[in-house]
Amino acid sequence: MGLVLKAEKINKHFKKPVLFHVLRDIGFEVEIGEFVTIMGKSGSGKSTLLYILSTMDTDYDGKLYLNNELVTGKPAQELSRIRNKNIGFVFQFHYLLSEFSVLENVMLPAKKLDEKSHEEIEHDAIQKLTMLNIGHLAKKRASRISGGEKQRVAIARALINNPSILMGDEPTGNLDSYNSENVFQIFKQLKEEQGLSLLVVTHDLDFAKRTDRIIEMEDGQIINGAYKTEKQIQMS
Ligand SMILES: Nc1ncnc2c1ncn2[C@@H]1O[C@H](COP(=O)(O)OP(=O)(O)OP(=O)(O)O)[C@@H](O)[C@H]1O
Repeated sequence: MGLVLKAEKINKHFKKPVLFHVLRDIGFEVEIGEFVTIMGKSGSGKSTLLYILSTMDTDYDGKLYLNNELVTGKPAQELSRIRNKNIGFVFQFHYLLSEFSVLENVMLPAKKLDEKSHEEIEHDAIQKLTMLNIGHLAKKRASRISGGEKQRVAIARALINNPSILMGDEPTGNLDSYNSENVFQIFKQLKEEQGLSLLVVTHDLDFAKRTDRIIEMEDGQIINGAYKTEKQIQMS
């Protein structure tokens, strides 16, 4: 199996209010088609790491590879394009544009990429919404749908450019248990049916236990799970 993501010796400091070493020598890999979770106490550095891995934060030492390509050090415009094409992101809060329709929200990242016609993008967006069983919501205003539906729309939006990896920062953190399970099942289905790679920060042990691998963080370091074990390699 090839790698979708590789981090090498990632270090990060915050300089204010006092010098603080938030990430220390972070090294790990995610294989294509793996469903990996990152866990750790509050303040252990999970979100800080995810912002680096998603290429949104470029202020760090070390190297980050996406699909075997070194992305560290690329100019901002190129990085933005790489991110848009390769990474889907789902947050704890959906960040949908409430005045826009569900369909328009899902289409936005593809419009930004500007590689397909309006009709093609609309077709793709309807296909993603249908796949997530929310095709009937396409014309509704984003402000008019439920919390669980909003998170599914956010997932459809994250998938619109057919990314190679879907990243999530507490994607079930704001949902009740029914909708959390729904999101887990969608992620599992994306892995099993489409071979999508997933990397999710979560506090939910029940969610994490059912993924392929848990990466454990403590005080800015990975203390467990950075690489597949022999057993996991044999089982895959
Ligand atoms: N901009 C910043 N300046 C200074 N310190 C920061 C900054 N952002 C985060 N930190 C600190 O870095 C540490 C790691 O924060 P981070 O948000 O990555 O942790 P986390 O593991 O995601 O926590 P949580 O589970 O609560 O979301 C924390 O001690 C936090 O206070």
